Amino acid sequence: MQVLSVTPEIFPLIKTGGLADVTGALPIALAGKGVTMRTLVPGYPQVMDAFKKKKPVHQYPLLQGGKASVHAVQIAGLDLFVLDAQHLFDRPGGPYGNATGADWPDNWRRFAALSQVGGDIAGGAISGYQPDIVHAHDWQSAMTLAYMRFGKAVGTPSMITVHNLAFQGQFGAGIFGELGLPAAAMALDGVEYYGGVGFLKAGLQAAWAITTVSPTYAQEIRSPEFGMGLDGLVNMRSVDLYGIVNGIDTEIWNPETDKHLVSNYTAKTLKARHSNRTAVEDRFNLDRDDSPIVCVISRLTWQKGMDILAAAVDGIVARGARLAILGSGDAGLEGALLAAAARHRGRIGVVVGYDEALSHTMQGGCDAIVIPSRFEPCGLTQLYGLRYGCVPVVARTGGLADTLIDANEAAVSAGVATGFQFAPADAGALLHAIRRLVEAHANPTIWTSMQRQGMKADVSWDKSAEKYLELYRLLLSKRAV
Ligand SMILES: Nc1ncnc2c1ncn2[C@@H]1O[C@H](COP(=O)(O)OP(=O)(O)O[C@H]2O[C@H](CO)[C@@H](O)[C@H](O)[C@H]2O)[C@@H](O)[C@H]1O
Repeated sequence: MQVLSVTPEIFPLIKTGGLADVTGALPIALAGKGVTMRTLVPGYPQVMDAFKKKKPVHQYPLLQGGKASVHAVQIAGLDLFVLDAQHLFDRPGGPYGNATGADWPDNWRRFAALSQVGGDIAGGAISGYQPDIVHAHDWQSAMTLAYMRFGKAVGTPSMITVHNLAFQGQFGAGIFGELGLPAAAMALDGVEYYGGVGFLKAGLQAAWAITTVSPTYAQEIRSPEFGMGLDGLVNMRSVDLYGIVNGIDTEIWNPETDKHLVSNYTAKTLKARHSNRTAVEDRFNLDRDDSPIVCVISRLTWQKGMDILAAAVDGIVARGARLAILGSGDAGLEGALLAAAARHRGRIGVVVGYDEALSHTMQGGCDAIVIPSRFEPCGLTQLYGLRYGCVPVVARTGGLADTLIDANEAAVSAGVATGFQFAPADAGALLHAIRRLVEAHANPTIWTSMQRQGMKADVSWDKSAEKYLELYRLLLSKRAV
């Protein structure tokens, strides 16, 4: 089975968040199941620099304002189609904005171009390649499905995975004329959204199947509270809506072999975590003692509940835990957390920035990871935490509700608990969970059992990849009808 994946990010080439982890891991997980997944990705500088032989398999004299070409290459074990369009993607900064983080004003053009090329490939533009299924991710590639539907690939099954419904790609009606879609597409059941153009909306409308990254989030987005204005459409499409929880790459995230750890370990040699813990204490200027170190590895945003954390920091310290925070994002939240670190020297340490290597060391050395998200489609850091014996403390929402077993009395006595859940997502509930954590941590039998239980949990892609495969098969059977 040939599947074309279309994505704005893919690990290890270009990553701003969990989407890249998923699009990078899924092709590898599916390869063993008879699926060949090729991924169309923009030719950002990081991607273009990763391959030498530049021999295009398809060319555009004019694509959204300039010349473009598509290259078929293999990088880091991934089969890629790279869209080389210098006028759109050859820019410094991140994939969506400049070095200061401001969005590029022509993002609609950049991702319409990516999607148009996705639609063209689905329609047979590259000789010798015909995908059986097209799988798009988030608003940046969602329009692929509209280009398919209003173009040549209307009969090819398509799927969109929503990693975060909050990001929708909404633009003014004025851009429609430049998208190269027929006038009929500017309709309620097409790309039109509240009088403008909605990229994610268009994808949700056109997709043969919609998936999101956990069963709980798939239910939540049907409600106004989590639906972000799209709950009506999501409900309309609920027959075709599926929740498939993310896995993680268990080779990259393996405490036994992880090169970013000072000391490797297994569930049987948990004491070896100690030197990683010392490395975290040094890096975050924390006191050396036996109290639990709770870490945060996150974008610093409202979604991730970082304001809830900021409101709870004094209480966390008062309850006897230390905090190691790695993150970047909202300047106000960065400031609040840095101020907390200044107030509580030795008890709270903050590193502002994005540091993949340090995130591994933290999972391998901290006692717990806290994730107070207001909504969380799946969440990956709790899965890394489980695998590393870094016990997750999470708000009970989305994938955070689906992926761990709360340490209530029954679960603890049955020896199945893997973490702490709290609700609602506010400072009071978070502090109550921290108190439970500190108590559990003081009891080595309970704590070690929770760590080991988490490390036993199946967080690999295997089961989830199987579910994607089932869904691909279902879509193919619909095509045959
Ligand atoms: N400062 C920092 N330094 C180093 N690494 C950092 C970091 N900040 C974050 N990361 C890393 O970035 C990734 C974040 O993934 P998440 O799943 O937590 O959230 P994200 O909101 O990006 O993804 C969206 O898509 C994913 C994938 O579907 C869903 O799991 C999620 O719920 C949804 O919001 C993790 O690999 C984490 O370790």
